Amino acid sequence: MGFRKGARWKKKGNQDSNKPDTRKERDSSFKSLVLDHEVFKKYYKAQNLVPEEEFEEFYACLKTPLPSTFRITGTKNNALQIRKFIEDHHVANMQNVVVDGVKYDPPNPVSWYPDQLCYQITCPRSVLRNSPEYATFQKFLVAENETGNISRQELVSMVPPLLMDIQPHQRVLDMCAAPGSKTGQIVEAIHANDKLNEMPTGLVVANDADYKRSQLLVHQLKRLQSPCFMATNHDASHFPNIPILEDGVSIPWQFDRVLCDVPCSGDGTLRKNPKVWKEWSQGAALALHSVQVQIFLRGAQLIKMGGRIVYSTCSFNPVENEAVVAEVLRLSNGALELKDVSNELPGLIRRPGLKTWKVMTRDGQFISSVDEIENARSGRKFPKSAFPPENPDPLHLERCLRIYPHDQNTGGFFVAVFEKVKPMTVADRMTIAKDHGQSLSTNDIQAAEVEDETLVKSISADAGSPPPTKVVEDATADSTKDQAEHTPEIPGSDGDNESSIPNKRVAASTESESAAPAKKPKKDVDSKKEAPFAMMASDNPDLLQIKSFYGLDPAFPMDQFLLRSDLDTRNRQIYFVSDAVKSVLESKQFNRLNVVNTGLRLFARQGSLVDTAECIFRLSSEGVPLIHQHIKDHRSVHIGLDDLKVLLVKAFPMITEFSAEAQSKLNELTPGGTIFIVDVSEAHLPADTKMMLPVWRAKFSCNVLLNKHDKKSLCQRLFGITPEPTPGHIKDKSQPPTANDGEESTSKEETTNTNAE
Ligand SMILES: C[S@@+](CC[C@H](N)C(=O)[O-])C[C@H]1O[C@@H](n2cnc3c(N)ncnc32)[C@H](O)[C@@H]1O
Repeated sequence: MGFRKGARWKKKGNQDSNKPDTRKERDSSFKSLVLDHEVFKKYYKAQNLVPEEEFEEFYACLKTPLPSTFRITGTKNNALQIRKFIEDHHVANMQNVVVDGVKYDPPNPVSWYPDQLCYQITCPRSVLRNSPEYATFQKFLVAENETGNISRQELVSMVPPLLMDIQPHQRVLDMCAAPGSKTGQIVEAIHANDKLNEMPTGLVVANDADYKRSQLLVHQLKRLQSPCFMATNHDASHFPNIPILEDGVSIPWQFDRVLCDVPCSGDGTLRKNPKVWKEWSQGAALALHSVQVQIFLRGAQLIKMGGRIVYSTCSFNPVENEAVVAEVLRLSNGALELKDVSNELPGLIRRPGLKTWKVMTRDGQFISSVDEIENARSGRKFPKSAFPPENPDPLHLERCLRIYPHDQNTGGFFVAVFEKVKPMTVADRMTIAKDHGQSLSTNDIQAAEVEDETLVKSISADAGSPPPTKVVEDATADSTKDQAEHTPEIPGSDGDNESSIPNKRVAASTESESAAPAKKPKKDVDSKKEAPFAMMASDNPDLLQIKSFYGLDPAFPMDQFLLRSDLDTRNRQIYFVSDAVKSVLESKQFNRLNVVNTGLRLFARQGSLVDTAECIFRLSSEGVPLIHQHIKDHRSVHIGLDDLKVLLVKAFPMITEFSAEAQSKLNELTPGGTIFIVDVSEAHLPADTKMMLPVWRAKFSCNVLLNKHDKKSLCQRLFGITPEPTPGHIKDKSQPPTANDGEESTSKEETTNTNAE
């Protein structure tokens, strides 16, 4: 396991008007808000979500704050070690936590989470502050979140990816992915069985219609350092067909797994976002229903035969849940089958999906079909498919999963799992033909696209033209009106890491029952292409220089390197992609895809003052975990904590300041990029944890190639010391000439110390 840059545990500033910033604010939100809603209560009582006598228990639970949860990330082996460390060093010490005379439980592993790699913390915030045992644990969590070993996520939000049954190296599409908590799980599942020296294969396309949120997604996913990851920016209901070459045949791309975690009204998050109490209305679900159908239907088109597609919301509302499921099952004409997953995730308490429900008008009347609406004009504004099907039995809606807060002290969620059992699109038929050695013509491919588009477009036709959706802009995020128009957004982005999420939401359209369909998305969203993504020729002179200097394994796939910046070689950063990502980048119609980000940065050209180095490319911190397995040991230096302290605390430590062993190894090395492998077992980190850091070995000194923030945080965490500042005259000269190709500012902050000698 490598050292990984982490998302911040603590959110900086409240950038989301819908989410309390910290738990403290959330606690005070609970105190200051009225946690009650007459219409909500009437609405859900009538839906028979739970037996009548149980409703008060369900309702009362919604008024209580949500416990926090975290999951252990990374490969299974690594994750199991961290779990053991938590049990031995923390849980063991927290058996008798008593604050103000009350005894509190230690963090509990969640029984249904595979390998119990997820914990729930039920004690209140005051205990976290006032118990030394919990305070120590909290510190550990903050540190491990930063290194990416754990991830804070709402418990129920972890369910959909677990039910996707993702196998390593598959192709997966996450249609509405930002801010990326579920994408994180998907990427981890793709890499679950990664072995040393094995090249990661597979593809995870994480899409979001909101450009700013897709940037956030990229930021969150960076810590997972996957060459299989690609972020795109499209309206998911019109996600493009991209022809990919497979076994010499060009076929529209299809995925082994698809997740449709659609925008929703979000009342399942009431315990986390108490403001939803104030803003809830029966119109919100109706306003989103058609978009949800469109997104899910497009996902169904893009799933392979035999593939699994999961539909989920963080809403209790049948209009956004079973109604959407029933409509897509109808439109798929038997191609999709709702799966019985009652044997999966044993221990997770779930209730069956509803077979019937009621739709509520603006004035609080319940209606069971469009025919009951007297006023023909308003009748047009209810999507027909929001009403229960006349004959629900063959659909098996009971196979949907409803997760209720009072069952296991969680948030609320809805999940439904499907398999494509019959061909649905021309793409499906093409794949079948290809597998039987036949091929289809270009005309067939075009026909496939027209067919797909027509079906998706037809969805909102019977719902009439939508009313303007009221969008409440986030007070602090500078999301633009423009974007709001394109994105029918979401009160409930569930379970997110406590990250800064620029958010806006469709307020329950109090305008009405008129709040029928959500605003019809434009064919595509405004988005930017980040950079010209260009694969490098395997005999590119820069690559040959790298290969020889670092002693790259002869089997290393030299044809999977990517350039994302312009062709100014001084700024050149070199990325690596999986074979599956490469096949997308090489598609003849790649330009139809709005790619926000892809590729794992492995190398970056050092500043211009490195005449003495044989290879002017340094290693990047995110690329080290992958590349270290494939380079010769002669560019690695093994050090202990004392040497690490020198490396982190000093601005540009001289080689003579390191231990005798480290000096001896460093003296064998020519100037250039190298990896320091640190044994951190003494630092109370999980045993066998190896921290790998990229270092520039200059003529007389060394410099760790971490950005300022990561260096400071690591130094403080391990040694409780703030690193010496880089002297101004060195900092200025040592900056690589603008090495920023659209990424975060990390590369700008990575200093070289070639002139520190
Ligand atoms: C419930 S959130 C997704 C949460 C995410 N899956 C996670 O686990 O972190 C819904 C997301 O859908 C996006 N969205 C809304 N309308 C969309 C559309 N038409 N196409 C694609 N994404 C859309 C929103 O920007 C939002 O990020």
